[in-house]
Amino acid sequence: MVEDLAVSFGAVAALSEVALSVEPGTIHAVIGPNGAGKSTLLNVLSGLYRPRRGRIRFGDTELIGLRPHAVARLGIARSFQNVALSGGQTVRDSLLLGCHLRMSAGPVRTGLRLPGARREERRERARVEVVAERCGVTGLLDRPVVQLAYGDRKRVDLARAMCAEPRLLLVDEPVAGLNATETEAVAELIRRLRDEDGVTVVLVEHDMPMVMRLADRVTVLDFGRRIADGPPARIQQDPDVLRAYLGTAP
Ligand SMILES: Nc1ncnc2c1ncn2[C@@H]1O[C@H](COP(=O)(O)OP(=O)(O)OP(=O)(O)O)[C@@H](O)[C@H]1O
Repeated sequence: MVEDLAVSFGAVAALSEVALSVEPGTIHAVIGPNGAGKSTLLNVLSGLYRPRRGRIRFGDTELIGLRPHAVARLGIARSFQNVALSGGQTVRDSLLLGCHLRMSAGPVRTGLRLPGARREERRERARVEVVAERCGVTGLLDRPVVQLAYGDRKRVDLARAMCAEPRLLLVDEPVAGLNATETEAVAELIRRLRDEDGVTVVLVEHDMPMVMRLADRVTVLDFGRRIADGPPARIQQDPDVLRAYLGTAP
């Protein structure tokens, strides 16, 4: 799916010759030490950064050159490392915004409140209820986002991404800062998205036990290069990976 990707910021090569193939319907983790290029990879996949070289195929579509909204319309959604849910709105507003990413009625139709747009809005409101239930945030729907605990915000952000009905979900550090119980709840949710909704997940995460339990396949980056790729059991034994994490000299 991703071939020979290269991204640089001035003299910093954030990604070089990175390749990975994500099987549909799997959880594919991307791990690596700080600054390895994981978030950069997600930013390229979601159309925020345009790489210097490389190819990214999603089905039959080349993603490079597409703007983020065009990528979203193809069925690729992402959740964020630093939850950027805006202040005064309620959880329900935030989730409705997530639905809008795939909305077919344009602002004119919605503004004029034509029948098609009203139907669409009813459909979106129903979808918000279903996703909220699935993500365990139904009780939070009418709360302002600013009042939420950090762990709840993470789940709401995941729910917001799911409202767009993605085929591919890009998840950036979903359990950073969560306690063990909250981590298990998020892990279980991601597992169900794969198993019950057939969503393909690319997961960037530092929590190794979670990654090893959850992922079908793991790609390891270090200094912007791919140093290993394979099933979790093999990755855990890989000498290059151990070196990268332990920081010992080769
Ligand atoms: N917008 C940017 N401008 C300049 N340099 C950047 C930018 N984004 C990332 N970098 C640099 O690119 C490299 C890869 O960063 P990236 O954030 O992708 O790493 P990461 O693996 O996600 O790290 P972390 O685990 O700490 O989130 C780093 O050297 C970083 O400083």
